[in-house]
Amino acid sequence: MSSSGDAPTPASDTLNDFSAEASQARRVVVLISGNGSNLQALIDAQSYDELGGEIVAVISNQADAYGLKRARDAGIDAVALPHREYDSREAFDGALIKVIERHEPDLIVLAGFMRILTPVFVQRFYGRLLNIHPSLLPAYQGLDTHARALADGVTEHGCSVHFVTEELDGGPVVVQAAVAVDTEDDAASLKDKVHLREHLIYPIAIKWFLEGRLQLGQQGPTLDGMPLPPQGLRLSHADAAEELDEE
Ligand SMILES: Nc1nc2c(c(=O)[nH]1)N[C@@H](CN(C=O)c1ccc(C(=O)N[C@@H](CCC(=O)O)C(=O)O)cc1)CN2
Ligand SMILES: NCC(=O)N[C@@H]1O[C@H](COP(=O)([O-])[O-])[C@@H](O)[C@H]1O
Repeated sequence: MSSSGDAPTPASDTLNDFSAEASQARRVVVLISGNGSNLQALIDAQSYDELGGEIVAVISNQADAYGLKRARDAGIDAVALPHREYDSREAFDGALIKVIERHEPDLIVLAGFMRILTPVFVQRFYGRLLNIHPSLLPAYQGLDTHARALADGVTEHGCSVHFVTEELDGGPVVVQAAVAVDTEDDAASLKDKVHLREHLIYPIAIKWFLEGRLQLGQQGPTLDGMPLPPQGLRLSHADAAEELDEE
């Protein structure tokens, strides 16, 4: 009953509460180490309402990472947490967990984050940790993927979005994009080709997660309830463009 003794509080208050909750943006924390071109792609996707949530903080283990400027320029909380200031990987990860938790994220996104995360960290955020890796996993886990692929003479290379697990670059793959390797390609040109595809597929995978369509269950990742194939979905340029148009 309202305070004046008139009719009960209108249902609209309940409706407003519901709509307010529903419209509360999903919160994303992004971890970087360098340039942040993938971060910029996520910031741009958010500005076009194509990310499915809000980047609430960017954290870098390198204080001079240009990606921190990108975050500040976008009005996003930019935090430098230099790993060299910690005595151990475990101590750094412990500090990183505290900074992340202060922002109460629904999803933590690695975007060129160049530190191997400890089991404690991975378990703390298991199932809501995504990474983008510059190869067609399981090929070329680790570093220097473009040079290694060229040295092997591969004709196809690419990038993979995967859930992060304790196994370095071994987590379940969500989506991949491939590029053709031409005879005149060098590591720089191949890196540029792969970057363009990374900037397209990462926002799509993140939006799938934030909308609740992508989940990591006991049996592996599912999209819209359907199990994903071992190397995730292969998204062509056309597929990715269609996915974005549908939104
Ligand atoms: N536990 C996990 N940690 C991380 C994963 C993962 O899948 N599981 N993905 C990586 C991202 N990554 C490639 O995509 C990657 C990053 C860093 C390294 C690495 O060897 N780092 C060295 C330092 C290298 C440097 O500073 O240049 C290190 O941490 O000692 C390999 C792969 C993120 N973490
Ligand atoms: N193993 C991790 C790794 O190599 N990640 C790669 O670092 C680059 C970061 O670029 P960015 O800082 O411009 O986004 C990206 O190509 C990403 O795939």
